Amino acid sequence: MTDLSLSEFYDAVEAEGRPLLTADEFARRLEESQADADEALTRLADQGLLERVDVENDPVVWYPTEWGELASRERVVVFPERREIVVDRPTQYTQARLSQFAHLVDTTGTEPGTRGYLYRIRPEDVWSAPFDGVADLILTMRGIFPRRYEGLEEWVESQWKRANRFRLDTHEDGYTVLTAATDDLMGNVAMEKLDDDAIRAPISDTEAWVNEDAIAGIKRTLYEAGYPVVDDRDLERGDPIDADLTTELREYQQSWVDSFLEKQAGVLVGPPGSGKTVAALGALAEVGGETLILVPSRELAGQWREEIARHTTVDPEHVGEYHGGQKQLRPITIATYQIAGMDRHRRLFDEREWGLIVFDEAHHVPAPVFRQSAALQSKHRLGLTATPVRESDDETDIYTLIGPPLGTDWSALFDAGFVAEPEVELRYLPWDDDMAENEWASAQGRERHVLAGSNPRKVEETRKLLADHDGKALVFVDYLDQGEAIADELDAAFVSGETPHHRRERLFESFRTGERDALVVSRVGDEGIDLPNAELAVVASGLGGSRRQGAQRAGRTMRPVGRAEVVVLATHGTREEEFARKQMRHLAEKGVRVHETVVGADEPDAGDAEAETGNNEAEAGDDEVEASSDELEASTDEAEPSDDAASE
Ligand SMILES: Nc1ncnc2c1ncn2[C@@H]1O[C@H](COP(=O)(O)OP(=O)(O)OP(=O)(O)O)[C@@H](O)[C@H]1O
Repeated sequence: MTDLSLSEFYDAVEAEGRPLLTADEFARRLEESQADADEALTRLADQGLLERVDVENDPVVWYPTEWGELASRERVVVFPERREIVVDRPTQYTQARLSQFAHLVDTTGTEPGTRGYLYRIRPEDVWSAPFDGVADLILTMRGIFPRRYEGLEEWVESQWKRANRFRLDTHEDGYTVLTAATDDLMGNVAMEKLDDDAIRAPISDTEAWVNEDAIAGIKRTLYEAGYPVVDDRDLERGDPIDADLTTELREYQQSWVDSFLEKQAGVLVGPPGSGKTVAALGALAEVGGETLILVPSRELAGQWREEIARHTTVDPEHVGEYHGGQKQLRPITIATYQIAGMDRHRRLFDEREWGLIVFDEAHHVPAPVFRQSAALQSKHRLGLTATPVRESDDETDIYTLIGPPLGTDWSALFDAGFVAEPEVELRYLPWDDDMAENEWASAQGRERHVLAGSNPRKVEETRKLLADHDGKALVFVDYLDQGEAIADELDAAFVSGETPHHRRERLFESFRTGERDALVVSRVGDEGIDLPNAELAVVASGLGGSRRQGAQRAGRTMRPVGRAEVVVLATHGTREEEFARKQMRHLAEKGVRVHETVVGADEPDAGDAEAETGNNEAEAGDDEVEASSDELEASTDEAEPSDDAASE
């Protein structure tokens, strides 16, 4: 008998409509001999993929009558030796809990509801798991897994211990001490691996006086050696400021603030719109010291100023913005990453004794700023992000230099309904006509991606999507010509990097107030603006952006309002199609349901939900040049002058 696959077993089970099969029933289903069936089932059982139940002594087998309901429920399969978990049809809640101690590796299948999610547990996933103790982490695992896996639990405990083998704290005489759990760790790990200038002098077999200015390096070196450091030092609070929060925090926001104050540094991971900014203002009021807030764009700086005015008693005179537009260094200063990364603006970090540094959209912190902020290890550091995975997957930087993730009470978030589970549909479109397809086929590299991204069929598809959808809609594009063509078709405004600030603000405001119900935006709409209550987002092109942009774009519509829907358009059979799938896999980690539709050339209009769905693997032999995301990122023909650089 050929090697039997697990999915063939599932198929037979589902065909029988019962969760339990005898070898005989199985053999009949596969039209094989019972002996072969028996042998194949035993092989699967040896791999830990199947369990066998001996019913010799009691030939009656009982199973739930509503087996179908059971089958449509999520199914968790654990492969303990590989520390992998496969989940079919996971709920958003399961995914959010899994992402606290495992990371999403892949998703399989395309049909709605048949999607398998493969998670894997790495040491660093355990180290940064936001739990107060390993017992809580183990309990969460048991709450998700079908049964206990002692070996896996032991491994998790051993990794958890490593995360608590080194500690930094402040000696009563004010200097910083590194403490190891054993003299062996101090001798063979710390003394061996740390730079000479990091250790000032040993204090005992397990303690050493360390160089306060080398803390970032100490943390990173020990992290890379497999021992993340617990940082319990007394951090500076900066010159006092008079700030109280005037908005009552929600319970999960309060627990974020409490966890931050206890850890003194950390990253707040929460879905867009869940209230991270307001929670950060709660932390600001509690730390009560001068605060530097770093944001990705000038628009967000303006919005932070508004939120500070709306939710705190801070005197507006004490709030300043520092970027291309204005240079105000005040007790609370909001600066862009762009300017913070520039050497000539180092005074931003040096001139004031900041008590708290907030990194908004922490997955976005550019390397130069990380370098500058590495020296700020003596300050309270708070990162905010909805997508903790940086494009280059070096989330270790976020957690090493800012701090570990702060526990998110996902059940409270979902119960409170602050997260609208967005539906993301990937719609693969045919070419508008043979000419467009031939032009693409004969193009190479960058030109090829631009042609796939700006397939003329997308203009019509976007029009149909908006026609079939009431509520506000945002259309994201990467290409100026395409943006203009879609804006003309929709009779809507197009906002690009070339739109003057005041006009941009006015258009966004008219969208917020509902005066406009559609806007076409280029890159500027990605992270620059908080566009609340868009119920539909159409990503017509721009999958070339990095993975985080995919998440941000979908996040744009994950506002705490009704159903949020994202439709991503990609040209069928091109690299753009595969790229779309990769981008959305990342979103799956945040509990976003993704489904795919291939729109045939003569397919009924976009609103027809029955549109054929099929296996959408990119055409075999698709000789697309492998485009890295950066290359695709560079592929936009819109040279978006960065605001600060332009006005510097
Ligand atoms: N405790 C609260 N009480 C009342 N309103 C709140 C509270 N927390 C947040 N909000 C409101 O909810 C909206 C979203 O909050 P906030 O901007 O803090 O979310 P966010 O997670 O920072 O969003 P994003 O990820 O897009 O930055 C804002 O309008 C804010 O004023």
